[in-house]
Amino acid sequence: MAKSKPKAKKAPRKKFKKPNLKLSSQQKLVLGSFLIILGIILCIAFISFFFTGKADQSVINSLPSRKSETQNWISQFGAWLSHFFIQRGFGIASFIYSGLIFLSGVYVLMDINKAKLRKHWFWGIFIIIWASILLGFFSKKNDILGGTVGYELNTYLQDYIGKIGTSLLLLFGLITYLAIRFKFTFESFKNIFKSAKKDIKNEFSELKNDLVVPIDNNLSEEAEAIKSTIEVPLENNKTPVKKEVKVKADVSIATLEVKVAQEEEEDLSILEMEVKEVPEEQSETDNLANKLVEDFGQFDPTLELAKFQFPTLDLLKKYDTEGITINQEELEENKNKIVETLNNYKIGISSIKATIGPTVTLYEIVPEAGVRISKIKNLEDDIALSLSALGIRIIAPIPGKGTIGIEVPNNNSTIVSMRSVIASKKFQTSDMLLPIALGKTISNETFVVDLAKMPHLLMAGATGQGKSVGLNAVLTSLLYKKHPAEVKFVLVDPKKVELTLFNKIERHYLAKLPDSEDAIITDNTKVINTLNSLCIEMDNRYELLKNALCRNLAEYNAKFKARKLNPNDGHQFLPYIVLVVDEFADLIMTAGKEVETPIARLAQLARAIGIHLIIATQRPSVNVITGIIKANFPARIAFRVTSKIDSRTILDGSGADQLIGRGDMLYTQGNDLIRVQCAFVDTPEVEKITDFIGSQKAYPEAYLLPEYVGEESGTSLDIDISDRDKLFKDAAIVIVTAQQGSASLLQRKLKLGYNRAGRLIDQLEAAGIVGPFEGSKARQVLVPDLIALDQHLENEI
Ligand SMILES: Nc1ncnc2c1ncn2[C@@H]1O[C@H](COP(=O)(O)OP(=O)(O)OP(=O)(O)O)[C@@H](O)[C@H]1O
Repeated sequence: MAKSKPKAKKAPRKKFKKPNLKLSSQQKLVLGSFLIILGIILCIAFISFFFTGKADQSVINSLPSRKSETQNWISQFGAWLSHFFIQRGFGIASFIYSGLIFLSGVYVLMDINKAKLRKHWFWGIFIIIWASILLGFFSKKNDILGGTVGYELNTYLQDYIGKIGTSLLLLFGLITYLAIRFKFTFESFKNIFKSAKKDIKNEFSELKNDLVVPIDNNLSEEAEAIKSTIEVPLENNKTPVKKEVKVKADVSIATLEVKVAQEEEEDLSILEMEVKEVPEEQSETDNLANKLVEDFGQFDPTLELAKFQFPTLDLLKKYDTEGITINQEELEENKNKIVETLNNYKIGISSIKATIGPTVTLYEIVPEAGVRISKIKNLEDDIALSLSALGIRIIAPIPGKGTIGIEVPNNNSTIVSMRSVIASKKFQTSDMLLPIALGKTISNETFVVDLAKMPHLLMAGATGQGKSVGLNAVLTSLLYKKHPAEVKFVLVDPKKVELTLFNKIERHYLAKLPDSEDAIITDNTKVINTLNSLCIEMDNRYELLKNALCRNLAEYNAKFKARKLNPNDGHQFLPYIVLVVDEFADLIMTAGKEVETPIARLAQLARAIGIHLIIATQRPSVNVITGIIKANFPARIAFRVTSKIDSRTILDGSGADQLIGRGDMLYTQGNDLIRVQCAFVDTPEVEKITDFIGSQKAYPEAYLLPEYVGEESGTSLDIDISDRDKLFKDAAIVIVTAQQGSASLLQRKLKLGYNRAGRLIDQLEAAGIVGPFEGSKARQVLVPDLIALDQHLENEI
């Protein structure tokens, strides 16, 4: 069975639920509106303080009493609060407090992400202090501009670092604020200046155009006639002013035509038509589902591990060698060498541009007109020789651009840390189904792909070039993005060492066969059972999808969440399953066809039902990566390989042999090859992540795959009672109750694969419970009811 979580066990656990400190919806409404009102009151009191503050001064200094009269619009409370915040506190900047309190109210009311609110508070207080110090500069003691705090802090700073020092410190504060809060960089400042310059330019040119308009309007009335008259002097006297006049005349003719067309259209639109919206008719199940959703909310698959926390970013390491440094000398040198080499072969270059990536720099050149591209491509080795560098790759031409690319490895390559790619906005905000942050491209952009779209991934590369790191990067990405309820891994690791760390998250993320002890499969014979079991899971899932009238897993799960599928019919939330096979070559060598057939079946059919394969191999030879496998793995990653032939086997072209290793890779998902520097995640980092997840509450056991009974352990047809399948009696009960002798019924009810269900039917036939095979019709059931069945089975013994 796919998932066997006894319900009886769950019930008592609910009783001992810890008290929940979360606010209920009503409490949120009360607290949220309180804060919003408090924010508004503060704001009103503060505004009023500017007009009434002086008058209220005497009241503030005396003890509060009902008799004292204040001018503040919020009376004593307002006078006291504004005195405390503005005069005694931070001056005008205190308005930010009222804003922050108001915002907090909105956040609580609408239940928005609290982490963001904390950020708002942190930066809000920062800017309050900063502004009050700044305004303290211009204020006197007890002034409301910077408040007492602003004034005192300012004089304190001035005593130690003087006026200039304080101003510079304030400037530094502002830069820090802009840089961290709004992600400002030096480039953004430059861009602001540039765009301002552009705007001014545009304004000028618009002004110029405006100047010509009157002439244009005059012309438009008899444009045709005037055009001919203007054209004559133009030919005689080609002054720029006259030229402009001619162009304008043309334009006005064009606008004239458009206007006529518009008028015609208007005529048609006089007759207005009322469009009546017809409400969509809802079927009965929809209504029921809507009611269920109304009563219980959408089904939440993560509920069982509701407190599960995703691993935090600080479990991943920062590296010193991160971040790109531009080595101007190196760039210049390489550029000169490229130009020189090409010149030696009489190839002129009209322009050259460099893009610096983490490990390689891409020089994009535009050759002079008339140069044949194949000529440059043939010079690959010569350019490599002149640059005396390994791993030069020439892309001629770069698809989608009219340029030729020459990739040259950097002298000092930088590490792309897993932390940087996981933290990237692209990954964090991605709405992909199974997002994977693979690394960074040559233009230093984070490269994120969707495993669900691939839909399977083939990874190859010689030993020590970064395959295992690549696999870990894939798994880590999914751990950072997917809840244990949403994805399960089946890990096959013949090397026995690479994936063992993931043992710790067995009960969270791994799937295994019911009778196996370890979730990570290291024994090749067990792989065959697992693969066949996955095929059964696939068949079962297809059956479920068929019954639910869904085309793919995402649709099915959405329907299940909307409570449109009845769990009593066998429906359940289906997690994605990712099968990872390290060292596929080894597997094919020892098990051959037995492995290849189920892998090929899965690769061909499993995409729609959410089973995705990732296969890694050291030896990308044709007898390992066969035609069938290749055809079904359009997405491929090639790390460095030793020969052109290997490169061709993986990528259908050369390139992988020219990589520089250490995570330098080529990715393809069809036609384009993308060079990516794989993100680096070290074993201790993976260990930390698995420890972090492993220490949290888990499911009672790993996700169970369907049981697979190998051919050899199946029962023979001349049935010996003791040889019968374990589920024989259950199957008999199902068949007799339904009075329908069909294997697919057994498959559905007992969640079996086709083969086992077929064998059970044969055994039932041998036991005289169902009749013989009758072609497309279901077999006849020979036992009328369950009592008769009991008697029948007793008589056998
Ligand atoms: N993305 C990367 N960035 C930097 N260094 C890397 C990267 N990937 C791999 N390396 C370096 O290469 C070494 C070998 O990597 P890895 O263990 O992944 O190779 P492999 O292809 O799995 O080898 P094998 O097949 O023998 O297991 C790592 O220990 C690391 O030093």
